Amino acid sequence: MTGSTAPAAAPQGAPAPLPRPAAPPPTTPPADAVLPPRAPGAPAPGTPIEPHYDLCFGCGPQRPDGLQLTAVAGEGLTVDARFTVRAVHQGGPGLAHGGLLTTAMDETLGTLNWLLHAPAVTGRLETDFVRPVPVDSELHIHAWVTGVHGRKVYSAAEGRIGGPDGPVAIRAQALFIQVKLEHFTTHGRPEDIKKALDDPDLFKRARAFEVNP
Ligand SMILES: CCCCC/C=C\C/C=C\C/C=C\C/C=C\CCCC(=O)SCCNC(=O)CCNC(=O)[C@H](O)C(C)(C)COP(=O)(O)OP(=O)(O)OC[C@H]1O[C@@H](n2cnc3c(N)ncnc32)[C@H](O)[C@@H]1OP(=O)(O)O
Repeated sequence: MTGSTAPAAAPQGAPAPLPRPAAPPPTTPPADAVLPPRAPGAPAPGTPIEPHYDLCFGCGPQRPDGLQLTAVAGEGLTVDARFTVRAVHQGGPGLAHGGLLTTAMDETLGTLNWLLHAPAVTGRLETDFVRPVPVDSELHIHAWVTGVHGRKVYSAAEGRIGGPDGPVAIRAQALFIQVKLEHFTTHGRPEDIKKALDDPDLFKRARAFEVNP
């Protein structure tokens, strides 16, 4: 005997044993993560958070087929968002598509980054679907930062049907990674980047991140 804790070799032809997870899930903040204060200039609690890009599928007002999700800054590092599931969002008959609900969680969780005043992109997003969401439902999503560690922002959210106290339909945990603004000006399709940079409002909002990193 060597004293090793490695699982015994599987009999020939049998599937190999599954490896055990070595670390906590990557969307759970490490013990030394911090909860920073809201950034100076972050939208005050109760204030609507403007869409970050008019053509965004999640929040863009110029996307009639999108979610047109709206968000309001909450207390501390929290956000409350809403969107109404429409017929174009169906997966099963009369039911919201799961991937689309995940998009709503991604969008809401992403909005938390305005409170930290640092641009960030989703690295990992985990979603639990708890109950089906019928078309015409209004989904109320509450999201909060669970910790920040270097460039990594950990967060969680819960979506309820019909109101902030309605039944929970969806839960999510995410890891966002803070990036430089160049992330958005170098990777996308050039004509879209040019259009976005020509929009003085969007440019002003994007610049605010650079002034208050
Ligand atoms: C043109 C005008 C500008 C317009 C925009 C203006 C402002 C926008 C600002 C804010 C937006 C506000 C609201 C937005 C709301 C919602 C939007 C929805 C958000 C999205 O929908 S956004 C799209 C999907 N998203 C992506 O398109 C990302 C693709 N990806 C990459 O672009 C890279 O992959 C990146 C940058 C993620 C990392 O690359 P990198 O080179 O910078 O850093 P690196 O790899 O070193 O990772 C550093 C540490 O994160 C760990 N890490 C990385 N990735 C991980 C993963 N997946 N799982 C677990 N850990 C991960 C590493 O393990 C390391 O950890 P450690 O430090 O401990 O070693």
